[in-house]
Amino acid sequence: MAIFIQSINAASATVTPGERRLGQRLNSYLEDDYLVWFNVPVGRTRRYPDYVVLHPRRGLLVLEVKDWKISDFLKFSNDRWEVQLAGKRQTVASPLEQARQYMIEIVNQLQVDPQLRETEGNYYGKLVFPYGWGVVFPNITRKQWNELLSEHEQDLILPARRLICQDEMQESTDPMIFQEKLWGMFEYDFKRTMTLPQIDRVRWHLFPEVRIDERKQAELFEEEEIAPDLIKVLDMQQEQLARNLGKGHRVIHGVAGSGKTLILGYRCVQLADTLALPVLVLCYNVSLAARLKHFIEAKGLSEKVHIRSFHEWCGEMLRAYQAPLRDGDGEHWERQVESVIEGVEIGLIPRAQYGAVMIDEGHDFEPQWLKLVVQMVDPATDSFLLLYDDAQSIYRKKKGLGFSLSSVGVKAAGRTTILRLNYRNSREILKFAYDFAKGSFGSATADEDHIPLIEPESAGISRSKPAFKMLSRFADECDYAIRCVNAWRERGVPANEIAIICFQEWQGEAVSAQLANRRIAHLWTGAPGGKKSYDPSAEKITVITAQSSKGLEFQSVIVLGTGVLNDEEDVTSDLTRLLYVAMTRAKRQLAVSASAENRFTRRLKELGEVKVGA
Ligand SMILES: Nc1ncnc2c1ncn2[C@@H]1O[C@H](COP(=O)(O)OP(=O)(O)OP(=O)(O)O)[C@@H](O)[C@H]1O
Repeated sequence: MAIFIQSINAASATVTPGERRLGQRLNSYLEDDYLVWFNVPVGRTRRYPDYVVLHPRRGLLVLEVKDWKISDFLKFSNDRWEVQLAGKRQTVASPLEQARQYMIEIVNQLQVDPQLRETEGNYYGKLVFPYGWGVVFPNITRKQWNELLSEHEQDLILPARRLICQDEMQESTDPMIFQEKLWGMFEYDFKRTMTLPQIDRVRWHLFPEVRIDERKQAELFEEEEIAPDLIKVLDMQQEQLARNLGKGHRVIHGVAGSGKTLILGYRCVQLADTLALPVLVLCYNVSLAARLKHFIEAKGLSEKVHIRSFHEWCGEMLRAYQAPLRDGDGEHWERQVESVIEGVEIGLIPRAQYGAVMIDEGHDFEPQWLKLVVQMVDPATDSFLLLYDDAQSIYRKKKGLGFSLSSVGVKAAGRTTILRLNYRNSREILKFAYDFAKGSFGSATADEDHIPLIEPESAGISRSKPAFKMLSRFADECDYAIRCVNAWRERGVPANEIAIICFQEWQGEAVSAQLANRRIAHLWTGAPGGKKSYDPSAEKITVITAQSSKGLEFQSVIVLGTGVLNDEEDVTSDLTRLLYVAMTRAKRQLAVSASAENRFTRRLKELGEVKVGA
């Protein structure tokens, strides 16, 4: 079964019956190494071929589908045809010419890339894989077409080998015959197979939206003329998720660093373009909300996409609708949440305010919060996306979500995707963090609402092993952190790519004071307003608590103060997960330190590269 990058159902508003029928055949008659895009803008000029098919051995094919009937044709010339459409005589571009033009554009763009063109021999400068184009008439039989035009006329207007007719794409058609029809549309057969990097490069050129810029995700959608030697693109599963923007609820359960936030960013951009009502993105963590806000601001989408921490949004709802704050002994933020829930129940705060609602780091949400925000989606779109990773749930006592998604109104059944590949961390960092924490992950029951905790698979490159350093006092840990920072800076790591992660406020204050003494520019997010002012591009070292570091990432990270963590039985599992979160923020270098011993440091010592001396 071919891999459809964009589900035809997701595009149901625009898809014609003939396009749908062809989609069904491509889906079932092609093997699973075929990739198929339907009605996706291609290349620099962003034109929309009906289908683009890519196969590692066969090459690249563009198909143009026309739902015309035989009686619709009036007159032909090479590139302009006269047809009767909706009762009107119209001159249209020949569909074959249309498909050919798309392909010429694609080839011109791909040939610029030295890694996609021949470097020697007769085909010097040409693409390293074959390509073709053709037309599909799902409502015209071959017999009808042959009766309309002689063989000679067909050769001039639309050669037989470039056309698939109704009777050649039936459910009963032999799949091999259907495939042969497609292969007949190619110019050449190269008897070679495209490599995975070549396929990724083709996707990089054709679909700029799948590009990932490691330095600056905000530039994700910018066009570039010259492809760098090493490119990064969304993987197929991520691209499928990102493109399927259809109605309904979706749940993405992804391991740390599997691109959940990346997909969310992509969806925001797409949805902002298509929805009349604003998009709401919620997360628990204020610093993550600040990171996402920068991304959305850089896209100029702040009006259409509202990024808020959950509690910030609750406060906003109460103010906007002048709903009263509940009295009581609870914390202010707890009473705010209860007041919003009550306000919605009594109709003071309207439901369905947003065209889409997306929740990042959903594992930190209480069931009643989810129940509340699900109601905020416009039923006409019903577009709700929940992203979560149980392994990172640090605010709740229970392992796993601890409640069923259906009980809070999230329709997850059959709509949950699991992302297992971790792209963020080096292999060594991921192994270190996972080996440290796996005993605490436990397992949830697997059913349509509960997905068992999953072991991440590494897609990262190999780097040095994380270091563990035991020191005698916390002040020495601060000195060690500053030595790491200086060493990383000397090796060219930008200040905004370095974080010092601690667990308690006093630790953050202490290390922040040391950095200030040495005039090292930094942001201590625990200072008043610090979390909100987090800017991933500001040239400052980030000092942050592990709790606030969720959803963020840095090239080099030092985790301080692990020795003071409470290691009593009932909190061990929560704190292990917290340490897992802190350690998986590091992309390339990770150092962990302690100045007192506990069960965590004993384990870290076993796993890490132990550094001795001051
Ligand atoms: N297909 C990919 N190829 C290369 N890099 C990728 C790919 N997908 C994601 N990444 C990179 O992996 C890193 C992690 O992505 P992201 O922050 O979206 O993950 P996440 O699932 O939200 O993580 P967490 O839950 O741990 O915060 C980012 O630097 C992102 O650019």
